[in-house]
Amino acid sequence: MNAVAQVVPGAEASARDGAAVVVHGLTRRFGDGPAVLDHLDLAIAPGEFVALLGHSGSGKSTLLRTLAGLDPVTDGSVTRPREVSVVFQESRLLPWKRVWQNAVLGQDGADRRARAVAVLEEVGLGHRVDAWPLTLSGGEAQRAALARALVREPAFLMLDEPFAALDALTRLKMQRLVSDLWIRHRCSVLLVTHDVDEALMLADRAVVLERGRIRTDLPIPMERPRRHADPRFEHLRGVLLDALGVHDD
Ligand SMILES: Nc1ncnc2c1ncn2[C@@H]1O[C@H](COP(=O)(O)OP(=O)(O)OP(=O)(O)O)[C@@H](O)[C@H]1O
Repeated sequence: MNAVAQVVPGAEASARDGAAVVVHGLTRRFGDGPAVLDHLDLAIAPGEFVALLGHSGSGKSTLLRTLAGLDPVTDGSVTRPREVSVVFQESRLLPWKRVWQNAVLGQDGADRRARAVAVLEEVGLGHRVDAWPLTLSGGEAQRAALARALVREPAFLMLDEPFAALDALTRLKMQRLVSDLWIRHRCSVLLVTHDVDEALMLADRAVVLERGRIRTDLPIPMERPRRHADPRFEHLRGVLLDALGVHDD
């Protein structure tokens, strides 16, 4: 492929179309295999929360890794803000550094600890700043990962199934936390999830990927905080399950 194939971080490029993130004609192949991302177009507005759903192998993680600049593109282009953070399913904390040191990893300045404490308090980990990562529960470790992501004040936050490994109750608490943090920080968010209810609780839009293409792009026009009991929730759940080819009758 000799067409334009690039990831352009930087506010100037992102200003195009008024969107924070613009994906245009994005195609990704591994070797001679089929296109895992197939001429994909997607725009995310500043401060918009987008959930990305799709069956296993539909290309969600590949898209996220490409947006993060961790994977090259085969064809097409991506423009996005310079300041991005990613949270993965596993916390990826360094076990030989304390929680606060993990939170400000790669950052300098005399106020590092103070900044770490502030953001750890924000995610509800103020009592564990000096703990070692291996002593944290799964939920606490993901809180620390969120703190490390937020301390960089990203304009674009990517979350790759961040709560998939947590028990159902902890997951609900973490969803509430992410919702609160997003309302406070108002960065653009792309959340990869298999959980339709999680998408409906959190996102402004749910995008369903199928074989590397967008099959459905569904606005979620519900005010927050959202309730599972809301009749609109039931309706949108049905639409999304249909888009995923899952029928709940
Ligand atoms: N490094 C790689 N080399 C070859 N093929 C790959 C590589 N990474 C991903 N793929 C393939 O690309 C396709 C999409 O993978 P991807 O991980 O993006 O899917 P996904 O939607 O995130 O799946 P899951 O929900 O299971 O995480 C899959 O068929 C996968 O096998």
